[in-house]
Amino acid sequence: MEFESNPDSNTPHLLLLGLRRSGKSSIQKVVFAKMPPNDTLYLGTTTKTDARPAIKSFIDLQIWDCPGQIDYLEEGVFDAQNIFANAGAIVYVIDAQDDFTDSLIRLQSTIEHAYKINPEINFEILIHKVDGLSDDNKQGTLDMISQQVSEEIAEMGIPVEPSYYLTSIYDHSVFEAFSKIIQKLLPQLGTLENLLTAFAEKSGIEKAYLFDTLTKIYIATDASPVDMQSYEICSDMIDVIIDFECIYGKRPPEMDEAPMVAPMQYMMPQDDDQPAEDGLYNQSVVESEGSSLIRLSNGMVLYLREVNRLLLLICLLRSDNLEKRGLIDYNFQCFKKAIVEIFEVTKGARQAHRIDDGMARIQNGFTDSLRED
Ligand SMILES: Nc1nc2c(ncn2[C@@H]2O[C@H](COP(=O)(O)OP(=O)(O)OP(=O)(O)O)[C@@H](O)[C@H]2O)c(=O)[nH]1
Repeated sequence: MEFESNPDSNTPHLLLLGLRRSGKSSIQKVVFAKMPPNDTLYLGTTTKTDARPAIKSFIDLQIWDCPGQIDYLEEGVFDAQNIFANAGAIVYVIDAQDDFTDSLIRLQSTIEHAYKINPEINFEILIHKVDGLSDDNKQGTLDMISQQVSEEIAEMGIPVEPSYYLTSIYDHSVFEAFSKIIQKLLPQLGTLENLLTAFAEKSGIEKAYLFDTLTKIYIATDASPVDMQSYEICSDMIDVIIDFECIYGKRPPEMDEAPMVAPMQYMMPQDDDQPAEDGLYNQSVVESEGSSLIRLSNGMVLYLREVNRLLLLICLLRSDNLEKRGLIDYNFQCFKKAIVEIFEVTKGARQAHRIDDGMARIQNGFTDSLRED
């Protein structure tokens, strides 16, 4: 198999598979290379597998975009043994706007083949391009596909349980799907979730997301339920901050201690009758140590803290709870320390019990009150 870029088949990877024009390259480019969705209209057919890093920060993972025109199950075309053996997941893309009969046949043989080589592999099925479907039709298509795939798997007699996602490159759905897909491959996920839950509980935070800055994929969140709206608004905040940095540039290091007040603000409309623009006014504060605050008109606040240049913590909290800012910042420092420890320990020793021991210690360090002195 020929590669366009520099793959390392020993590195864990995600395989993007599916028929021609199903949207594989578009997904790879929009999620991992920041391509505007409309530009994917001009993408040509992929002829060589394109392997690029998913997230450069700390997850050693590559996304391999495989050409839809080749039969990768045919002997001699694709080094299936090697490629499936090291793949963490197969992300199979089905074009929901097209007849998917052939795609499901290909999916069935892919599952059978890949499972024989690597029973640990995750099967993630993207029912893609759903922007062209009505809400009823979306659910109907998902039910139809999942039922058919389950029946085929039952006939094969293998214990595979694929996950299904309704996706489109024109909204947040594809980012949310990849967040969940990548989280399943993170050995540190449980530890990160516990840490975020403890941090949020002690600091009076409603919802906390740990984002990869480059891709807007969230690596982990606290235990409270994820609703699409909170995810979307937190992820939009990253765009606001990046746009802001692009317009005003980064501050010189000597300015690090000085808070910078930017002529920019973002507000949610108060009620449905009011046009969104009426609710917009400017007041966003970018502060020292990479932090930022946006007040929403519904009494909530978005609070962003930079863990490092590649990881962001974004919290949604009631504005009253912002009074405990010192407490939040103290707990954030504990959180930041823990993150460094998690990834250093995993990189080095790769021993889960060492992470858990360390995390228990750090979680005990979070506080829900600060002494006056
Ligand atoms: N409406 C809609 N169109 C999409 C979406 N994703 C991709 N497309 C379009 O689908 C077409 C094919 O996309 P590609 O990404 O080239 O498909 P591919 O699977 O990589 O195709 P091959 O390289 O031939 O295997 C392009 O015109 C994209 O703009 C989506 O979410 N919604």
